[in-house]
Amino acid sequence: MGLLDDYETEELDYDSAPNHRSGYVALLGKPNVGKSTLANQMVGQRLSIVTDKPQTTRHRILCICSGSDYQMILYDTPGVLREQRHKLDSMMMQNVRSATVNADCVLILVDACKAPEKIDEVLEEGIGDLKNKPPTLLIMNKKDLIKPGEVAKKLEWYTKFTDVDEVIPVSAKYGHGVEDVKNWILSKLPNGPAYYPKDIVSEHPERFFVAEIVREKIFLQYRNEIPYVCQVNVISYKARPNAKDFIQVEILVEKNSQKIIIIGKEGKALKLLATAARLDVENFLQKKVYLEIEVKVKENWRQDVGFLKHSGYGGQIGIV
Ligand SMILES: Nc1nc2c(ncn2[C@@H]2O[C@H](COP(=O)(O)OP(=O)(O)OP(=O)(O)O)[C@@H](O)[C@H]2O)c(=O)[nH]1
Repeated sequence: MGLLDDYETEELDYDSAPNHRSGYVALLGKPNVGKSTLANQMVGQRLSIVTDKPQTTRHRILCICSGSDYQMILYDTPGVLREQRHKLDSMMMQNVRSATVNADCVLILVDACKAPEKIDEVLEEGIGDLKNKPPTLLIMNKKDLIKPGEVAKKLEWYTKFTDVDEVIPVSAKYGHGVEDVKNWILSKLPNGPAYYPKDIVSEHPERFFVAEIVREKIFLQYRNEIPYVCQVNVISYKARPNAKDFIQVEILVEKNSQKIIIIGKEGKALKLLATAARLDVENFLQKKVYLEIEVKVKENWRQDVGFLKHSGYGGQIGIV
């Protein structure tokens, strides 16, 4: 699976070949444009959760894409929102900015199905200091959903009316154009060593991905506001060499009425959720687990800055 938990620090094998390239790449864009899908496609593994609902990604997710002579460290970020309704939204935007601070280049995704639009909002919210903007690639994603003639027209529009270095049409879902994106990134990365072992795909701990998988299942199973009022924490993770790992998860919601919906009549909805999450966690970790889920109410958690910081929002990585 390739997580850093599996490695001792002293085993890190820094590759100092003179032609080796490495660096940081930030993926930015409005909600639902396909950032997580592209990050997963580039790494060749599902690390970031993907759903058809906007604002699925809340953290800055580190995904590592390595080849024999390069290492790209990609940051998948939450969708850029100009209107921030909760402290959670503004701290998610801090997660976005923290991804671009040291980026060697930036990928801005737009949805090719939509009418072309200026990307100023994404640039301003995501990068801030536009005078020192790193090399920027605009990716017209979901090109599989429109006709080739339309792709060409929109490509022309974006090339003419946006302040980026290049525009590439892509279908992240089907992998079309992804090699072109990699080649563009490679042309922008400086010479440097590999920062992580080559078979590592992320530095987040296993518990981070467990929480994300549970959150994905909530997005898939519940409607309307419910996925957005849920915070998922892994409160205990006991790895057991000769038995199933034991994982306790809490889902926090803001009101008792939301808790009732999550649990469902006779606990049926929660059982369904726990089963779907367990199967996916087992698939991800490649081992059997016991997954226990409890639902609790924490009023207004989306406005509680101390709690949000503790839960890893606002620029920190991988703490849940
Ligand atoms: N047809 C098609 N669908 C895509 C493509 N890329 C992404 N999608 C779909 O678009 C939806 C959103 O994809 P995500 O990768 O979650 O988008 P995101 O930008 O990370 O979303 P946020 O979490 O809101 O920031 C999902 O239903 C994907 O399957 C593509 O190239 N073609």
